[in-house]
Amino acid sequence: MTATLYIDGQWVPAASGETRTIICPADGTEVAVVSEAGEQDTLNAIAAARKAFDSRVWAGTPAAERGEFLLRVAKAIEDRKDEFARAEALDTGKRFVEAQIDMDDIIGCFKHFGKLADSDAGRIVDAGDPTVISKIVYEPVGVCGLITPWNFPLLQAAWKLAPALAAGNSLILKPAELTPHTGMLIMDVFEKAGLPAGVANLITGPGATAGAPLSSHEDVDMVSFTGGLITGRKIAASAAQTIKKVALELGGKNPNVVFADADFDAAVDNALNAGFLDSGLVCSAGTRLIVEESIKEKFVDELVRRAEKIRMGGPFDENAETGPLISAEHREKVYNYTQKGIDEGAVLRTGHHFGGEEHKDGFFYAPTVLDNVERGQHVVVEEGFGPVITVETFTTEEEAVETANDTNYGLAGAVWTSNRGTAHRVSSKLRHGTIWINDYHPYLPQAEWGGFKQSGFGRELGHIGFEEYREAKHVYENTEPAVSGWFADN
Ligand SMILES: NC(=O)c1ccc[n+]([C@@H]2O[C@H](COP(=O)([O-])OP(=O)(O)OC[C@H]3O[C@@H](n4cnc5c(N)ncnc54)[C@H](O)[C@@H]3O)[C@@H](O)[C@H]2O)c1
Ligand SMILES: C[N+](C)(C)CC=O
Repeated sequence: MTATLYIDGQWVPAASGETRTIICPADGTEVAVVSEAGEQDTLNAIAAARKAFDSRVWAGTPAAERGEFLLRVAKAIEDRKDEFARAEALDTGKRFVEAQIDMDDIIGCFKHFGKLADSDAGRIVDAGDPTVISKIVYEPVGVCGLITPWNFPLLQAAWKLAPALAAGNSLILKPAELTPHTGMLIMDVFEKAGLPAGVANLITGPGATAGAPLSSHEDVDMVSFTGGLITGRKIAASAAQTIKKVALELGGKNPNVVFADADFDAAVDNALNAGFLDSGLVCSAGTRLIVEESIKEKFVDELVRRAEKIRMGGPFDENAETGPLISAEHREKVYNYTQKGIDEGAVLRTGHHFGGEEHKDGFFYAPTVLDNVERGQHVVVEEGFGPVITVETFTTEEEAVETANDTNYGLAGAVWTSNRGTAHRVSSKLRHGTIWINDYHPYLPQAEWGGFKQSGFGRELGHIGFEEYREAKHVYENTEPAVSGWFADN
């Protein structure tokens, strides 16, 4: 019997008995069969998390012990790193080596929040009266619903799981239905590292049925979501009915701004990384290349020459530099998105095909460059979520900033220039949550991550990523109680 839901410390099948076959997007081979949760399973998981939270079994555990638990989790993932990376690579189709790097980032994330867990218990507030003790204490939010996407399955989950547990919450994790495996492995690690039953629960199943109760149910105190804009809107609207805390990490349409005085080779090379790393399936992918007009022809020629050399292949193909898209449906979406751009006048410089004979069993889509696009055009404005770079130009610094900010999103972006004054002036004007200067894609567990505008609200990582999972409570003690005399006693 398939039993991949982890509820109240037990591995159980879906109440309906339904299952889903997970396939590797690189070659269509069957990876595993998992339980397909529905609404009832999620309600069971919420009840278990509620019971665990209300019992204070974890919330009442000293913060230092919660921190030690997270450090044990980090160590356990380190010990099982290749097993985790293999599971992630098979589910997503990404290269094994990329999945290993993701595991390193995940280990770093658990260590970061492990160290933060008991770092700040609260503060004393000056009430202006020495006989009054007024303090701010931090408490866990309660039951947290954590909903994550398929592109970095465990990394996106870790950014939520680690701070939620550090702060003493109980939780239900719902990974994307296509990539459940590392969610299952992390529950196993939690159990072996001593997490009490019911504190962390796992639901493997689709968003509309298994995910929806996490935003609507009154016993869930917070929902933290990473995924697409349209789903994010639905979750925020649903959560509004019970006024629960909401954190949204949504998509991006991220500008990569290159000035003529930038290091040419580094900027071209990193423009490839920005747009094509992990097949462009990165929320912060630099899909909008905005390059100074005077170097545009040379820059784009070199970008295209390099893009055409990128080798696509499966997780364990040692020659491969990038993998497939997640599914046939997603590839069709990316194809149609790009085709619409071409139909609207974009010039296809390379890509927009499914690779060669050796790629026919997977969902590959070649790195694509669209030249001569215009602001406001669909491929410039909407997130395609695939390896598609569009090219725009500017002639003045002001125009570069205006172009880079001309998007409803505000997740990340980069500035390439050898003039540090230009770099910092421009970065101060960009309305995006992360700005890289002469680099693209570094992420640090110590640094907050999140979006401006329609890329969402709330922050993950850093200190604020911990605060998201805590409530501040003011405790005011009058050490010399006395009659106030406000209301007359006659
Ligand atoms: N900002 C970030 O840090 C970040 C990181 C990774 C991915 N993303 C974004 O994620 C998107 C790609 O991921 P995706 O296609 O998996 O996104 P998606 O929105 O389709 O799905 C994300 C998750 O939400 C669930 N879901 C769907 N409908 C739901 C509902 N009504 N209620 C509850 N849960 C529901 C899905 O099952 C999945 O687990 C892109 O837009 C990408 O930019 C953002
Ligand atoms: C934030 N990051 C890059 C880990 C994943 C975005 O899709």
